[in-house]
Amino acid sequence: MSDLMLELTGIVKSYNRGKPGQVDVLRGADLQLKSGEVVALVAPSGAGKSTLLHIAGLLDTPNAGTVRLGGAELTGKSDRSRTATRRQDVGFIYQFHHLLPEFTAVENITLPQLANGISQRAATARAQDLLARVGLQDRGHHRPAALSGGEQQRVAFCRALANQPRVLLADEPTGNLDPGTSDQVFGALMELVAGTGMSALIATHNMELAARMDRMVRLENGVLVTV
Ligand SMILES: Nc1ncnc2c1ncn2[C@@H]1O[C@H](COP(=O)(O)OP(=O)(O)OP(=O)(O)O)[C@@H](O)[C@H]1O
Repeated sequence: MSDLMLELTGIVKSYNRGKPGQVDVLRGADLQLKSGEVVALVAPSGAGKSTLLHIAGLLDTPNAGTVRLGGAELTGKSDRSRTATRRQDVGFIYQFHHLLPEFTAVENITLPQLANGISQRAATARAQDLLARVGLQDRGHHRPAALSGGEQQRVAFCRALANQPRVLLADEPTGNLDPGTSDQVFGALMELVAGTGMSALIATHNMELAARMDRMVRLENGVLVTV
């Protein structure tokens, strides 16, 4: 069996924007992520990194090319099947936490597990365990508004990992934080991912953070090149 967890082959994506016409964002992008590999995605602003992450995470479909997750080809599958795979196998982290404001930290991490059929008791235990791993064991009962930016983002990491996805996709996960907090919060993310066997593709503008990952790829003129 192949040890490739995520495989993007020949991904093409264009947007038709009326005037001034079509924008070819991805022009045959290839990427292979092995199990357990943490890869930095670097790109100038507007190069198409969010587009690439959305396609890799089955939130968007390419005009051409294939997406394989754990060896299974997903490009031609129904929306329903892609949604089921995404819920089970993919975790997302964005620049902004997107936590639900009316729910506590524990509840925010519990909800996606309940949606996947996990019992309340097991989901709560897992939420508390994840929070302890990012140093927030005493903050579980707080709502997002009562947490600092760095704490909110650490809760968002726990939520993304709640269902033990096989692939983690992150779009500037520390982009909203000041440099010191960013460094610390990124360390918490790396500790959460370490040893899980999960593969991660993490977009960042921060070259120091990129250098802490297993390797780096750059999105340039619609294709991915190894740095
Ligand atoms: N739905 C859309 N319709 C038309 N154009 C789009 C659409 N989504 C993205 N684009 C264009 O595609 C290009 C790539 O966008 P994308 O958001 O993927 O870039 P990015 O690298 O993530 O940028 P940033 O770092 O600034 O977030 C941009 O020129 C953007 O304007």
